[in-house]
Amino acid sequence: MAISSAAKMAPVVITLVTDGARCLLARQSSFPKGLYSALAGFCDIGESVEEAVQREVAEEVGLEVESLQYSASQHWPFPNSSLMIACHATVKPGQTEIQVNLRELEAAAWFSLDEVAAALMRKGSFTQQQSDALPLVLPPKLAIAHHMIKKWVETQTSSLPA
Ligand SMILES: NC(=O)C1=CN([C@@H]2O[C@H](COP(=O)(O)OP(=O)(O)OC[C@H]3O[C@@H](n4cnc5c(N)ncnc54)[C@H](O)[C@@H]3O)[C@@H](O)[C@H]2O)C=CC1
Repeated sequence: MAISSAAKMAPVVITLVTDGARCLLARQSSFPKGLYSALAGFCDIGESVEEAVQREVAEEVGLEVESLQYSASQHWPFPNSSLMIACHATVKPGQTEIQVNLRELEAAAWFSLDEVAAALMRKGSFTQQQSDALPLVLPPKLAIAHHMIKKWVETQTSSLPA
């Protein structure tokens, strides 16, 4: 029997921004304590992926994307079906001042390779983050954001001088 469905997936761009040395991560107030992720946002009707990335990065943190590269995609069922379209983006090294859009985000910040690599190595779950000085917590492996951050760390590490 053929299965038909009128259900649709909504395209969402998720962007890991780097200035060459650091990556930009952000959190919403609804996230578990300490959790920071890549910038995500629904595509508007009529937009290309490139336009959606540029608009979302500008809207959420006030930065201008210099270049971007598609990386991977993922079906994301929470809370409704989204097609997550992952891109890595760069901003110009001299233009890195973040202006957080507090209507969309609670915080956004640049993180060093060391900080992000250490967070990836930590096995802790969200419930273990009880101390006052919250360590950076990254999205779990089931989220494409985790793999984008891991890929960035691997790329940065492999380009370090020996
Ligand atoms: N798999 C992953 O690694 C990650 C997935 N996400 C997902 O990306 C999606 C977008 O993230 P945010 O913008 O931060 O979400 P959000 O939940 O903050 O949504 C932003 C706004 O878009 C509205 N909205 C909901 N469904 C929509 C649709 N189909 N089309 C247009 N607007 C819609 C919401 O009402 C809200 O006002 C969420 O579903 C989130 O779960 C976000 C980060 C990481």
